[in-house]
Amino acid sequence: MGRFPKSIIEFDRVSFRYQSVPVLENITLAVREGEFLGLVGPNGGGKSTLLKLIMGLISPDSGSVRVYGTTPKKARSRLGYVPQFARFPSDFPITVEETVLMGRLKQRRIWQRYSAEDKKIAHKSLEETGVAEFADRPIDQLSGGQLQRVLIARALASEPELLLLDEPTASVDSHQEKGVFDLFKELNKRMSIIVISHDIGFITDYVDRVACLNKEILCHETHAITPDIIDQMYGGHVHAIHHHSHAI
Ligand SMILES: Nc1ncnc2c1ncn2[C@@H]1O[C@H](COP(=O)(O)OP(=O)(O)OP(=O)(O)O)[C@@H](O)[C@H]1O
Repeated sequence: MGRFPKSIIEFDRVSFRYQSVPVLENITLAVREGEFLGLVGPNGGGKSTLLKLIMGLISPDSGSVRVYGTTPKKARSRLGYVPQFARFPSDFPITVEETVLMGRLKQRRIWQRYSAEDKKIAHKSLEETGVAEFADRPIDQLSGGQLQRVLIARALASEPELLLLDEPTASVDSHQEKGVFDLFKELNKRMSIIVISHDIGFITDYVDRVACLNKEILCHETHAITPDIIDQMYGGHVHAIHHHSHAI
């Protein structure tokens, strides 16, 4: 525990439903400062919904969510979010640089121009994600992998303390996936990270802990994950796993 002294996210018995459909039930979870957490689970298991609760875009029906010791809305400026690739309209008629500068918007009024400092930070983010050479290119002329890196750069430009990523490698091949997770590992030296992934075998090489969501939540320290656990997570039998780490 010493490595992660304080909790930056605390879910206390959180339940959430869309209309009458229960999506999350009785979720208790603490994410520690500096942690790299992987979120896995079957389609529709509630992973994106959990991220929306962290960002304060939706509120729990019961239970509470605290982020950096306050409400998710008040903490939102400390978070960087990378949406699922498919959900980003890639035919926006804007350049890579303009896309990344959008990450600076929270620091200014809507009518203010971007400052030299904003541009410097945007370029630094593009360099860090390895796509600076495309700065002037319209974003609809990028490959899926390049666009994904631009969206990560946009999140970094807001200088987040916690980075939330919704399936960041869904549209890239396995070689590119490794490159992107190597980047996350580097970023994790200075920020906490929560990443949704379908590839549990792959992410266990990178994350500190895996949380499996299937309405309910089960967490596993990475070193404790066995092939049996993976089977159970993906066989839909997660309710049958008995272990200690429900609330951490
Ligand atoms: N705005 C909405 N209105 C109604 N139901 C919704 C809405 N958004 C999501 N849902 C439903 O809530 C459930 C959980 O969705 P969520 O997107 O959190 O799952 P997920 O684990 O991220 O899934 P995937 O792996 O497929 O992305 C799904 O059954 C989904 O259909």
